[in-house]
Amino acid sequence: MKIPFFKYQGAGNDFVMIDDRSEFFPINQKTIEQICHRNFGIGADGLILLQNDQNSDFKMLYFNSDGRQSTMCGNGGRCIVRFAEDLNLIQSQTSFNAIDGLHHAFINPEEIQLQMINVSEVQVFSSHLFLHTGSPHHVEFVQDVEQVDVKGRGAQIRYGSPYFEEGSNVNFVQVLDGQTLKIRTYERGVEDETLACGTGITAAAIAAFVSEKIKVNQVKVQARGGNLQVRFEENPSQGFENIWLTGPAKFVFKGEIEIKK
Ligand SMILES: N[C@@H](CCC[C@H](N)C(=O)O)C(=O)O
Repeated sequence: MKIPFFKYQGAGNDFVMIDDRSEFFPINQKTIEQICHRNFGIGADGLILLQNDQNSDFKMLYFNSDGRQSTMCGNGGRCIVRFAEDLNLIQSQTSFNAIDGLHHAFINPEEIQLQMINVSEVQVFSSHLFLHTGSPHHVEFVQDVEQVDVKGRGAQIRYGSPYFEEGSNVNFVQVLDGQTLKIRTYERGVEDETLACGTGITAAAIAAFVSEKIKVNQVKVQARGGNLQVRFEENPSQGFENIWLTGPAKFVFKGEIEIKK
């Protein structure tokens, strides 16, 4: 079976996009893992299906490169908005449904601004913070992110207590100045460091604010694959709302891949 695909990247977090409005795509863990494989397939951190939705412009179904469907992907969310624009489904703004609910987004040629879900709870521990920004994130502040063995330590934390099999994404974050962070992320489901993780970048900005490492609610975050910005509002009784993730999302190439059904 031949599957037409489009490849997009958001700050180096890369995705295979499939226009699945006709729901032709055979959802199967092995098939998705093979498509995402960097030697035996197209190569990507994840695969995203764009499907029709009754209540919004489209629906996003996200799968990690291990072939399993997972929770929200912030960079994937920004990339699917660019994909929908390229398909002429939307113009300068949109609303779409993902696994964590409705997302709004604004589009310009350089950047996509994506609204993330509200964050009602941030757990603070002596060595790290833990919060859900659509996906689960463990956030540790370090002196120098370049010195961290992200794959080794990330895997240890991701598979260790209290996360175990379900896992968490793991972020190592350095504070550069009063409004800028530098981040490296180990992503569950990719089981490696990725060049950027949108929900992780969002989590890092909020964690830095909660732990008073930064005092502003507009944060610049430098990832290995590019720079993003996060802004949010604190609601003392409800946590954080009006959370927006902004950064680049670009088409890379398109093609057709042959898979065995
Ligand atoms: N790359 C993503 C996060 C994707 C989901 C994550 N790997 C998980 O399974 O929790 C992002 O940009 O947010």
